Amino acid sequence: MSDSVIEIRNLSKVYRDFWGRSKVKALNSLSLDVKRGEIFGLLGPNGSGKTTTLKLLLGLLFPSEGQVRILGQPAHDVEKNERIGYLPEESYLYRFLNADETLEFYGRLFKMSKAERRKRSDELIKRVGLDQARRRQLKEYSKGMTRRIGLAQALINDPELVLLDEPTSGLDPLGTRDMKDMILKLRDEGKTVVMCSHLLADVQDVCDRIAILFRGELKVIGNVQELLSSNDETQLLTSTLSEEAIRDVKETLKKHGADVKNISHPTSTLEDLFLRTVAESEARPGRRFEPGERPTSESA
Ligand SMILES: Nc1ncnc2c1ncn2[C@@H]1O[C@H](COP(=O)(O)OP(=O)(O)OP(=O)(O)O)[C@@H](O)[C@H]1O
Repeated sequence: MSDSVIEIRNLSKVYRDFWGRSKVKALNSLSLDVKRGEIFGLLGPNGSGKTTTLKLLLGLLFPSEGQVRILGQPAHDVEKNERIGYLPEESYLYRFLNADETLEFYGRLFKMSKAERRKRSDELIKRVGLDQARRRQLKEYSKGMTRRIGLAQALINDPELVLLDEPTSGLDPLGTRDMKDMILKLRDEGKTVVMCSHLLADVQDVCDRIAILFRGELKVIGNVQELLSSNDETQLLTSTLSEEAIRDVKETLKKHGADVKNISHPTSTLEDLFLRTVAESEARPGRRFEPGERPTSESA
């Protein structure tokens, strides 16, 4: 079995107007592979061709040039879509159905048996955290809840490959953390995930490899850690050091010819602080923090 779930070769897409005249070259000779079991991030500014790429993968658009193979089949072979899950940027869900009815509807589209539909819907509704809201119509859902039911819908057929267009857009930090955990869990289950996003911190947190597109062309591709690590610098992290210890360390480093650029306390992220504050507030409802005080990881 090939190691690549997606093989894109010299793919170009030109959108044409009503008269067949070329309007926009959305993709220009794109070549890349996505390997089985990885989380792959497709990045790029607005209009760089990310959604076009996803649509070409699903066979919803025809390429102007080039080839796409996905799960070993040509992209235009619609049968392969039974093994793919897709979360579009805007969920096209029926506003008057509730969560159970929505998944029932999509389960039927995939010709799942009644028992299978029930079991899978129940599992997915719990997994995406909508158990309490499963009987409410989707028109009453918040943005975050809509994204969650969108993900459940994308997973109804237990797909091998999951395509996610902006999975964390519109989510608050807690919802974002849950969504990222759900994406990581998909990888643990052996699924391959391709996601497009503008939220670079989210991409950095979950993706193994990324590609950056610019005006339809591939500019950068590689392993996230490798792309971000700077090999001409070394970072040491220790428990707190005394002034004297810092002086000694500096002396030692100088002896080895090192240019000490920065010695400071590491900072965490705003996401960490936000999540710890919410966890602490839930655990101890009356607790208030003084100006400048913050919840420690132990208290959260
Ligand atoms: N149906 C269409 N007809 C004509 N041009 C289109 C069509 N769909 C997309 N385009 C154009 O193709 C280019 C790539 O669009 P695409 O939606 O793939 O970009 P994107 O990277 O997903 O953007 P965003 O980040 O805004 O979602 C843009 O210039 C866009 O205007």
